[in-house]
Amino acid sequence: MKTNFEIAVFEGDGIGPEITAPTVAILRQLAAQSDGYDLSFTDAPAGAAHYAQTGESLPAASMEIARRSDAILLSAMGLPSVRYADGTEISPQIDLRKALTLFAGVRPVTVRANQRTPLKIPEGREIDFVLIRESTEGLFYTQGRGEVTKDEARETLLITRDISEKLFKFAFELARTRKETGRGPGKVTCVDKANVFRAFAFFREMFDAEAAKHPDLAADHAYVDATALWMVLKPWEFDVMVTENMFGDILSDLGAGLMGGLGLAPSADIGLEHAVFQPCHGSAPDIAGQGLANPLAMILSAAMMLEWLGIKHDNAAMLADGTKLREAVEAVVSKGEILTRDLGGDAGTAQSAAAVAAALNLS
Ligand SMILES: NC(=O)c1ccc[n+]([C@@H]2O[C@H](COP(=O)([O-])OP(=O)(O)OC[C@H]3O[C@@H](n4cnc5c(N)ncnc54)[C@H](O)[C@@H]3O)[C@@H](O)[C@H]2O)c1
Ligand SMILES: CC(C)[C@H](C(=O)O)[C@@H](O)C(=O)O
Ligand SMILES: [Mg+2]
Repeated sequence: MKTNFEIAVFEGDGIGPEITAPTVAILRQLAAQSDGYDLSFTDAPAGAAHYAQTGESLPAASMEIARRSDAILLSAMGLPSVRYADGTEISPQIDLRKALTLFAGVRPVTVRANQRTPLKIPEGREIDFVLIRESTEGLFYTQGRGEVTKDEARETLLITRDISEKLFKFAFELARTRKETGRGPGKVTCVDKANVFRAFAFFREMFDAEAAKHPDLAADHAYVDATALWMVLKPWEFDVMVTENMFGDILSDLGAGLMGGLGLAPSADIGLEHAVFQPCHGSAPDIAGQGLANPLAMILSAAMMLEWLGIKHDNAAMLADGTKLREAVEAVVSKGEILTRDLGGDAGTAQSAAAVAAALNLS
């Protein structure tokens, strides 16, 4: 009998539902033709539109669905027009990261041969690195609870030993897996601002302690400002980089820019038990409802989900399907014939997803 895995689906706001539907359809088809696993999906309402209707952005029932599921597939959330009373935007993804302690925000950046990129990449090189953004503390610690008076505003940056140790262990383990599978040289770069802030000297100290436990892997440091420069000038030199929450938020959009846009940038927020998979981009209200959204970042996030589930549950079929799905997207992008407008093409959401399904021989 095939093992069944339950997936919580947060279809989100704006273009969210438009990119979720074809992604879930591909996952259903992959599972249907696999001997090794099955998937079932449960919708979990949440987000800005839900808040506008009900006054709740992440209902307890949806949180419960997330907790009991094997993985959480989450689309873009938030709308600039819908805000809490304090003026901040509805962002259940931040609540989920905190509630489920999803400390490792994994944001891969890949540019394969023939992929459109604003960079000039030397012949024979590809970009393939992973940015790990701590996702529960850092400068997001007081998010929604910052102190604001008439004359000043304060937020707190928090770095804890507990989370940092888990984060760095995760980063080195990922670098080792990448080395073993031929995707990287086995190097972790700690991105910080230890030249100015004691909090980052503390962060770096814990990084060095973890690095010492992995003599088979290389470790180095870079300041965050210089990292922005090197990500543009020599991005192929990075393997795994690990950083604080806000730095990672900003640098991951820079990484998405290297890939030719947010429409190709997937992410995973991973903890010791749970994980959320979602595209890095937002709800794109400017193109919502028009069938123009690029579904590939969402599909790539679903591929990461299959790979994570496959490794966690020792399910080789699911791991292989995750890799196959990622490679199918990469093939469609490299071919460059069927691309959405954000990538310079003229295809719609449905055509783009159909191209991936075709590359997988699903249709
Ligand atoms: N992870 C998330 O859920 C997430 C991330 C960023 C922003 N947001 C929220 O989304 C809303 C809109 O934010 P924003 O406009 O700053 O960022 P955005 O990512 O929604 O859009 C930025 C630009 O990229 C384009 N774009 C984004 N995703 C695309 C896709 N899949 N296909 C084609 N084009 C795409 C948009 O059309 C827009 O021009 C805000 O409420 C914001 O808070 C959510
Ligand atoms: C929309 C926002 C809350 C979110 C974040 O800041 O984490 C987004 O920018 C991201 O990168 O996932
Ligand atoms: Mg962001």
